[in-house]
Amino acid sequence: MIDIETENSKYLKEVAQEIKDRGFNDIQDNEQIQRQIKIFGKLSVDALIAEDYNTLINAISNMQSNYAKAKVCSYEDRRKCDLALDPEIQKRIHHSRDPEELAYYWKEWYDHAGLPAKDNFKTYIDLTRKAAKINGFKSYADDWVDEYDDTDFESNVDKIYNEILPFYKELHAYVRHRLQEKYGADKLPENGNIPMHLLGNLWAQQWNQVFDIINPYPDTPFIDVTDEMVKQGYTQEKIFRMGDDFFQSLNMSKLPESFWTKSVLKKPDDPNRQIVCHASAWDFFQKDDVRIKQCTEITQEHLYVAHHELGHIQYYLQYQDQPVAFRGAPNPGFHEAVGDTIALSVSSPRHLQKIGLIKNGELDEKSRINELFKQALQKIIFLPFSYSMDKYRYAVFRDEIKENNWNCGWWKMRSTHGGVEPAVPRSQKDFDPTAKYHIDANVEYFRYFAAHVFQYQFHKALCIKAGQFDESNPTSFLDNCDIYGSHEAGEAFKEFLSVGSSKNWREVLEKFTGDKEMSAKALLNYFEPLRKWLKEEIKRLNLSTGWAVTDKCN
Ligand SMILES: C=C(C[SeH])C(=O)N1CCC[C@H]1C(=O)O
Ligand SMILES: [Zn+2]
Repeated sequence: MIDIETENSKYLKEVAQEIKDRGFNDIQDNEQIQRQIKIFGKLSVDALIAEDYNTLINAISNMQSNYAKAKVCSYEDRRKCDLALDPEIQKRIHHSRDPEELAYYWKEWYDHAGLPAKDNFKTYIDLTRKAAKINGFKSYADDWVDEYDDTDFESNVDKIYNEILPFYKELHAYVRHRLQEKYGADKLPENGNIPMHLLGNLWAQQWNQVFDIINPYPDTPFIDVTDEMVKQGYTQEKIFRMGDDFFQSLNMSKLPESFWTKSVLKKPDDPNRQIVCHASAWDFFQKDDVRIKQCTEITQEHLYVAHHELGHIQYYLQYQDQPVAFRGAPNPGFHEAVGDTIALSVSSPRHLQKIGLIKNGELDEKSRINELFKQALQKIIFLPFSYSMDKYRYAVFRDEIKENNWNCGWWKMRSTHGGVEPAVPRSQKDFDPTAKYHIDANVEYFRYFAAHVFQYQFHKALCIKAGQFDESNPTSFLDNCDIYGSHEAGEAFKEFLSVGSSKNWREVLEKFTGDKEMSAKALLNYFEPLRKWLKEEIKRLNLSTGWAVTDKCN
């Protein structure tokens, strides 16, 4: 894989050099040619000399390999030391309600997946810094910002973060209160950070796995279709066939036959074949050669992850007839939002009833609050997490967080922006950022922040097209809209996706949604009923919101 990457990098350098030598950058009279030249002319880390490029790719590969191979010992039986992240550790973190066991697995994972990658991370920082300078960027952070084609990108992200922060703080206060009731105030002091091992996710990026112990109306049934999926004999293939069927119902592209033979849709049984289980979608830049790698489990969560990945695949198929330079998204957030947008319909009670996973697809006042709360534990909670991920990396790339503060700087960022803290005390001798896949794999993360905002703009536009939402009607709700079968919605989505990166992202966004910018308005409107309920609850329970910066790292 590294040889291919090195060869590809050499080719890209030659193309960029030829563009320069032939003066193509001076072509001003053709906007489409100019766009393609800009795209091909941008090298990023490919600008490094072959030796440095190889060293960098090896460092990233070593970090990913450490992540993929990290194993821990069982909490119950310390002689059994073959527990992998997927599925063993994830299952315990999702389902255990024993704080000691949760803290054990949290520490084991961070110790095994984090610190061993530190030296490679240092190499990665040094060489991406070197590449940025060759390309004329002040830092590698500015190379990443450049991908958004938005001179105000960082301030726009800050603005949206601050716009949703009051809602997040209310959610955080309520969750902290409910966890205090469950685990005791000694585990969750008033006005304190939430210890992240109690939130059902190793990185506390989404808290929906603990919905069962913190939901607003415990006596009102809530939707978790995992058991029903298992009962109905769901397989990995069935999950992806359903996603394929959803896109075809919109009159969008059917998955090519090669997808089914070339994809890896479940974890290989062979213990010697240790793959990176983190879900990914692949475009081979041929005709119809698109694939997914996912260690799919038969769970509700993986049903939605599968739709997320199929969103990438659909985008690849929609723009595959564009010139190579335009076979991409004009804004990285778009690519991450396609599948999530479809998953908003798939996860609606109306759709889950349609596919026979639940009996009652209608929402009453309490079940609406329960469902919105569960979704907010995924989508609102995710925003400060994703914001912290790249605010941290920007600061490291810009040498604003110095190497001797890389670890506690990470925990200060996570606490400041999200009010979460490590399960156990950490120090500068630990190294925790590389316990998160995207930091090992050099995957920029503001794309997911943007996607969590764009998907509500997309969902609203598609639901209007499908005749399922009327903004002027106060009794029309977006949270039970299901666009399945709407060719009108499909046509609008196809028109938006098929242009690829041939046009400016604002231009295609406005044509699709009427919005000229990434805007949290659609997201906040979607959750308005929950926001109202939460404010009343906080007043009734007399809860204080907010937190001090954690002291759990020195
Ligand atoms: C599902 C993917 C593959 Se593009 C992913 O990495 N996601 C989707 C949500 C955020 C991010 C994560 O898991 O951290
Ligand atoms: Zn994705």
